[in-house]
Amino acid sequence: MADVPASRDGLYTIKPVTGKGLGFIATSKISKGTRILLEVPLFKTPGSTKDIGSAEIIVLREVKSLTKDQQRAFFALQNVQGRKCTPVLGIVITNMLPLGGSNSGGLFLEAARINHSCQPNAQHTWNNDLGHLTVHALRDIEADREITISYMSGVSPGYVERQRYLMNAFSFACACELCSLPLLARAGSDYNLDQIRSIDEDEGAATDLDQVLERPAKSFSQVHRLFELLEEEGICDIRFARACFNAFQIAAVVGDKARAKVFAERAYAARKVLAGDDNPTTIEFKHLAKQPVDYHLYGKRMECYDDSWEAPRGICGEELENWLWNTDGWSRYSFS
Ligand SMILES: C[S@@+](CC[C@H](N)C(=O)[O-])C[C@H]1O[C@@H](n2cnc3c(N)ncnc32)[C@H](O)[C@@H]1O
Repeated sequence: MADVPASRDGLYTIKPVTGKGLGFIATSKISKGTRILLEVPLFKTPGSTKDIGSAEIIVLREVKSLTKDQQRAFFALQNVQGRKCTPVLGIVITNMLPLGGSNSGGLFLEAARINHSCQPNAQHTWNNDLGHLTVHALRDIEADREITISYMSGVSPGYVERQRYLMNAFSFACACELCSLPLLARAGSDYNLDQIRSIDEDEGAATDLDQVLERPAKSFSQVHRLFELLEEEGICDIRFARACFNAFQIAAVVGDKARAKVFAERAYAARKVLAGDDNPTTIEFKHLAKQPVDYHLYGKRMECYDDSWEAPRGICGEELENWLWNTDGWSRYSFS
């Protein structure tokens, strides 16, 4: 196996957190993008949390094959499933983390101690090349602050739906910063999250490839709105990286190299923060930032619209943003 970059020892300690059991606490200031944890699974579990029940025999076999010390550590993990299932399955369901899009999960002794926040300051990602889970800081984390991940990684439901899910699946009422907003602010946030969801998830205009190919300009303006909403909500997790990639994809489809390049660079930077430079998707984005034309859908809607490789020279800040989102030029090709 390739050399695995070490996790940063001493960045956190595991200790009791009021009302949450154990949790991860930063022992010193952790800068945005820092790798906090790199961990191999104790074992992998077939299926997602939803259908793990049917995999009980496999899970039992995995637990039996562990060493005595590993079994001790496994049985010391939290189980909030009560009588809904056997203790072994209860521990797995309470603690397993997803392994990318592979519809399987992993049991990680260390990462299992990280608590949830709906506005997390860290992101967990399965790195298939390394065969390790990584946890990265999404923003600067001050010493003594709790390190949190989202148990609903990549989705944005409103308050009621979040509370219902967390209570059903993990038996706790979330009191994170987002869930503790005053009523009026919470309603505003819920409204934004609902909009984010309709653009970003559920095959919204920005993500549905058929719509992107059919109406790229409309999809592009939807992604623009998505960025505004993500910024308003302070969301910098996987949803931000995905929005950058969606914007790249649309610009690439219409053969707008200059804009595609800027968005690929942003997607790469965002992925690097949350998953590191050795993550397979980050590596792919890094390549696209150099060679946007290598994207398989590049120019699918037409021959090259814009031959320039760079954004207009010397512009930055607001001027750059104005240029980036102004697609008047696309209308020459009757894109809607
Ligand atoms: C994967 S474990 C996390 C580590 C756990 N606190 C422990 O002591 O091992 C998940 C469980 O931690 C608790 N938990 C996680 N996040 C929480 C939060 N934000 N508020 C309260 N409890 C939380 C819940 O009991 C949940 O079922």
